Amino acid sequence: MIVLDAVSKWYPSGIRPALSDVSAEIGAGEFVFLVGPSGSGKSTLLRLLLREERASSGQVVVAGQDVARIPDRRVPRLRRTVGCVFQDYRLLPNRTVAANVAFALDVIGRPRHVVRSIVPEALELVGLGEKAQSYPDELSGGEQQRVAIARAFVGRPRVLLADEPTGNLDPTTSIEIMHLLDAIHQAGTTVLMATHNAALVDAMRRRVLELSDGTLVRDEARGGYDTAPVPLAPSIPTQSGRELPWSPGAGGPSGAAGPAGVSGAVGASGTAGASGAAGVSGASGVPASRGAVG
Ligand SMILES: Nc1ncnc2c1ncn2[C@@H]1O[C@H](COP(=O)(O)OP(=O)(O)OP(=O)(O)O)[C@@H](O)[C@H]1O
Repeated sequence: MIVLDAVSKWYPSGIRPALSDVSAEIGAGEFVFLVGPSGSGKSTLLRLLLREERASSGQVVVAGQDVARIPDRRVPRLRRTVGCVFQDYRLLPNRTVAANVAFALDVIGRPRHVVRSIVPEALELVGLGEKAQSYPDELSGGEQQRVAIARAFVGRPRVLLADEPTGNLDPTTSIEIMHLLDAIHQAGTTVLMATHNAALVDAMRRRVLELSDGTLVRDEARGGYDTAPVPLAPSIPTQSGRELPWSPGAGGPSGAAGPAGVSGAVGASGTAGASGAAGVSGASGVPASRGAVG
């Protein structure tokens, strides 16, 4: 679904590349975390996938399209394939929740009657059916992020990119957002999530790509946030240094964890042990704290 082939990116004012010779493939239906210190190149990589920036060298392919070769007039079509959620929500402040979600469909030319029927469905999906006529400043940060997720997902993109989606949220709300993204993944969407949230990455145990100074330094199938660096050469066995408290492969196409034993990893949020309450129970490995989905 996503192919990065020897991708480098220099910003005009940069003294070093923001990305340097990055190669990775992400298959359809995978859930992948993108981690690394501030400035390591995570947002740059996501911007290349959205064609907000172009690679200086190398090739970026999304859903079979060489992103650099897409003519400008067809970039909106790429953005139909790739939904995006940001740390700062990026909602339109003077439009209602429903209008914010509808806007995403309007710009891709969906007919009014379709918009009228699927916007309420999208808001129900994120647990905000009753807030359809509220304005963003009447919502909590977590609710605003739910709206942003509904907006990103309402057009049913094949890929969802999330750039630090829990960065402004408390631990409990972060877990709720994680459940939502996991539910979207379980529905078949490829998800790539850049994050600094170590507790979520450690609890989920999904594939982890780690950048450092623009270089890909780790690609680990069921990694933690800062698992000991794993050499990228496939002949060298993974040494995660941690035991998995459940059977690998249980609970999802990318080897998602079952809830048992994982809850402790995010127990600091105070929601450990509540697994199973939401419609995505057992899928994410993160304790469910509110029945937002299903
Ligand atoms: N528009 C830009 N112009 C010039 N340099 C930029 C630009 N955007 C990012 N950079 C530089 O590119 C490098 C990678 O930045 P990027 O925002 O991709 O990192 P990041 O890993 O997403 O960081 P954070 O976790 O803080 O969001 C940094 O050195 C940054 O200063």
